[in-house]
Amino acid sequence: MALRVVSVLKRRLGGPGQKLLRSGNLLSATQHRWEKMPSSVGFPVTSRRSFSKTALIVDVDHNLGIATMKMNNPPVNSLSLELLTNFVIDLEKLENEKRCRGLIITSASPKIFSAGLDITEMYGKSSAHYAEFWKAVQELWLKLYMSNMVVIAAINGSSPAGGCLISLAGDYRIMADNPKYTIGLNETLLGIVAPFWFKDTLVNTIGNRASEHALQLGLLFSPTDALRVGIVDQVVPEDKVQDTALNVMSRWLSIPDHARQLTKTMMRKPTVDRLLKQREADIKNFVSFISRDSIQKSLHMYMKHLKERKE
Ligand SMILES: CCCCCCCCC/C=C/C(=O)SCCNC(=O)CCNC(=O)[C@H](O)C(C)(C)COP(=O)(O)OP(=O)(O)OC[C@H]1O[C@@H](n2cnc3c(N)ncnc32)[C@H](O)[C@@H]1OP(=O)(O)O
Repeated sequence: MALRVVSVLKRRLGGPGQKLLRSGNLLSATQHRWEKMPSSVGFPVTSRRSFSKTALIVDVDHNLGIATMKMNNPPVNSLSLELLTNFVIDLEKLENEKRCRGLIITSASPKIFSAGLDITEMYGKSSAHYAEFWKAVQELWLKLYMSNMVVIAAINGSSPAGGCLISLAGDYRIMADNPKYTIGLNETLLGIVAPFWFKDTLVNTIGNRASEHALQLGLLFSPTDALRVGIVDQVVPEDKVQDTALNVMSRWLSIPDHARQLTKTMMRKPTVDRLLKQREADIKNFVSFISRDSIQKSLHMYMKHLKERKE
């Protein structure tokens, strides 16, 4: 064990770290803490790393083993093809950071967690574009839903449709207590249909009857109603969302990773396998559905309605 610690430390620490290693002080301190932790926890190293693209700000605190990902795609954090692609790339990076065990997803924009899929990616484009877009949506859901990390959504604003799906794909949801914010799968309001794996994710969270009700009516819940129905797990004052997420995270991270991860897989794999078995068919379905004249018209009208609301 000690040898493993030394070799990993040597790889990770530069000159000063090597000196400390030779002196033996760091090794004994590290060994001490290491031995007190479950094997999967790793050892604490005080370092912070950020990687940010324009639309995502990711901050990794190696000391806590927690990454925070802020969606930063103004004005409403709509999930464009580019954002979805970067989201998947960053998730993969985080999964590969051995010391990163928890992920908090939140928004850099005040009032909006995410407006869901970017509607402009779904009309007036080619079939090839729709297919590429849908594949990216699938990929993000697959990666998030089966993440090895503990994923907590710190929902600091409205979260319709695809925004709600991102939250539902996590392990725990905390929403800001502001009655102006809403969350839900509102696809029917746009004249479109939530695909079966959006539906499955909701059913796994709030049960069949409540999902049927919410999906048919395209319900957007206030935080209080979302808590009542179980779409979110906790509603807290707006300025407490991030602190609460960190507190909840520490509780989840106190569970040995391997046991928690196997349990998560056991619960979620059947749902994920359903999509994996028919991934291509699901893409074809989406492309043919979204390309219909009637659906294109509905989406166009919906965007027009969004713009006119402001005037
Ligand atoms: C068989 C199976 C087959 C499968 C069938 C297909 C399944 C598809 C599943 C779809 C999933 C989805 O997520 S569909 C997306 C659903 N999303 C929504 O309904 C949210 C719509 N947006 C809103 O309600 C609001 O914008 C909200 C997020 C609350 C923020 O309100 P605000 O007043 O703060 O801001 P607004 O003024 O409305 O918006 C600011 C600008 O952002 C734009 N905007 C807002 N939402 C947008 C969006 N999702 N995509 C693009 N652009 C958006 C507005 O048009 C404005 O543009 P300018 O006027 O130019 O500034």
